[in-house]
Amino acid sequence: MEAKANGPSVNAGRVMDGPTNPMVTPLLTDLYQFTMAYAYWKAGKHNDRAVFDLYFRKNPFGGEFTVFAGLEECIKLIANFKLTEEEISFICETLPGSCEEGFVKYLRNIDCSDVEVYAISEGTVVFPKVPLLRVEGPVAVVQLLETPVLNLVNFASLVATNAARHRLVAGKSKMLLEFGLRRAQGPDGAISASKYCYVGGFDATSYSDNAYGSSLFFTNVDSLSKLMFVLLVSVLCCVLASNVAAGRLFGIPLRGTHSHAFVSSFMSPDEILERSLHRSDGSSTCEDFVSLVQSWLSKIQWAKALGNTVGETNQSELAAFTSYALAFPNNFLALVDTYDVMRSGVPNFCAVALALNDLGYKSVGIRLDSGDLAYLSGEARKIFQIIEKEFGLLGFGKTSITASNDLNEETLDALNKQGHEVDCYGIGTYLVTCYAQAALGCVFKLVEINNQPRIKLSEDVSKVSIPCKKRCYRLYGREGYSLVDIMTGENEPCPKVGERILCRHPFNESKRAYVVPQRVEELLKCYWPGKSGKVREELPALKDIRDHCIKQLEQMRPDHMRRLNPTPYKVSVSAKLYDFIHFLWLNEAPVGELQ
Ligand SMILES: Nc1ncnc2c1ncn2[C@@H]1O[C@H](COP(=O)(O)OP(=O)(O)OP(=O)(O)O)[C@@H](O)[C@H]1O
Ligand SMILES: O=P(O)(O)OC[C@H]1O[C@H](OP(=O)(O)OP(=O)(O)O)[C@H](O)[C@@H]1O
Ligand SMILES: O=C(O)c1cccnc1
Ligand SMILES: [Mg+2]
Repeated sequence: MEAKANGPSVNAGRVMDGPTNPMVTPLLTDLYQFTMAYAYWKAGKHNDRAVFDLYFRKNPFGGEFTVFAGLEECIKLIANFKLTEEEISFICETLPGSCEEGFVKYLRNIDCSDVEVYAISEGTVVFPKVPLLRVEGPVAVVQLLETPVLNLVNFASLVATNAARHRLVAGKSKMLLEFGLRRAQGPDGAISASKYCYVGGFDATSYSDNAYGSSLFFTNVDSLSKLMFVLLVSVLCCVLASNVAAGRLFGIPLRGTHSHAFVSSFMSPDEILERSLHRSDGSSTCEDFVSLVQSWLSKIQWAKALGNTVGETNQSELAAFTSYALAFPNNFLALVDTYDVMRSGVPNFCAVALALNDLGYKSVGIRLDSGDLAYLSGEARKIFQIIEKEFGLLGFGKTSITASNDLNEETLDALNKQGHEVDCYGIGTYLVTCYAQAALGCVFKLVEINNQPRIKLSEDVSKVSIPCKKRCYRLYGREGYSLVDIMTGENEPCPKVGERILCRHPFNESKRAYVVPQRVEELLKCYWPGKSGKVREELPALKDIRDHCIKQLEQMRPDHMRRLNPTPYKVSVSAKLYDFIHFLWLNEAPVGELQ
């Protein structure tokens, strides 16, 4: 492997870009990694062969599953891991005491060409204690990787899990928009949140496509089947965010509406100077779209079916909606809660939508950003259905309703319980800041050095590390669900389909079960082969990671995924590994003496 400082590295004839964030360099580590590297070097230990496991101890958000994310960025860091002369000078100035020239030479030559990384595929549903990454290599180098890889995995996995949890509550058919850029923890927090919410099953990061396609108001059979197709596609592909930079960087589909400022910036329809609008088929031009909207508003106000409930609406809001429709006749969506949702926003939206329909355009829908979202969405839906009937607009009853405003898992759950008519949720603060839990808590622990297994003991059993270079498998049962994850020693035989294997809780003697797997999946794959000559797994495209994640979530047994008191998923070790852990434990723990 040839790696260049601050440039793309070449591995197996392929160039690999560096991490997305240029701040991710070998210096993005804790000082103690460099002081340890120096001390390892002084002790002549720097090239000892070490194996570290990266894992977490507890699933986040009170749940029983986690989505693993951040692997691609880790591999990009590792592929490009090389210190520049400036960085080396800075380290030497920073280290306490003097820095010997030999260490400077050593730093100049380090890279990850002798590091091997085995990892679970990004987007996989994972569980406590099972290594997500196993990093093997010269101890000093791998030690330097500890902090950046933890940084790259912790938030990525936390926010992907948060997104997956929101998706599970919202249901498959809803469109989920990530609106968090303004509230995220800085630019990297925002970009990472957009990327990993997409992985966890979020749709766009703002709107450019109409959820109901462009044939909504046609009535012939051909158009109906087209409508069915578009509806199907919109359900299956409702994948979206509002963060433009994330859209550009990762190809995440972007969607968006407009803000209250846009609505309140208008004073009256007289402000609209350019009033003409071509028909959607270009066949003719309506010279005064503003008047067309006004005439539709009058018809709505006089409509008996609406029980003459629509009085005077806010004209500045109507001006804003009309202007937005003139700018985006194919993507008209209105924020309807600036003045009064039912007395003004919804009737104004309908007037503009009916005028657009006259010219062959189909409107997208409305956004509600305050008030009782269950009640208001239901009331708005009734109006859309009445308008569909009254004015013969096939499909108008299904006009999309987006809801936003401090949404989180609990509010989505409450809306489901009450019944609502929301098609799409825009979620920001609670999603991207992971408000319900600040960090995942992945750790990076030494499990073997120079082929000698190592263990970290703790008063708290859950914090005792599982020693040895391990292999990890997921065992599937008869119903197709995964039953248990099992870790074995590196050289133990792999569990076999149809063959009974004893799975033991790593620390609780009485917890054990026989499993006859119907399918065995090896979890750790080689993503960075170092000098081993092994074949490197390709890094999949983000869309493939997302698809993998969604499939994984769908395949989980529902009781592991429920919000209230979910069943813990079993994570186990082989009988041989169990015995070895406890042998090593007894060996390393000093025997106390009572006085
Ligand atoms: N039907 C509902 N059930 C449960 N929670 C809801 C429902 N409708 C809205 N919410 C939530 O209730 C909260 C209402 O927020 P808040 O009290 O700030 O009022 P608001 O609607 O934003 O009004 P305003 O804009 O006038 O301040 C939001 O978090 C929103 O997501
Ligand atoms: O509520 P969140 O989940 O964070 O989603 C994003 C919010 O950001 C926007 O408004 P903003 O909060 O900036 O202003 P507002 O509260 O006055 O609408 C938008 O209208 C949402 O309400
Ligand atoms: O597009 C939107 O409606 C949007 C985007 C970000 C935050 N709030 C709303
Ligand atoms: Mg707000």
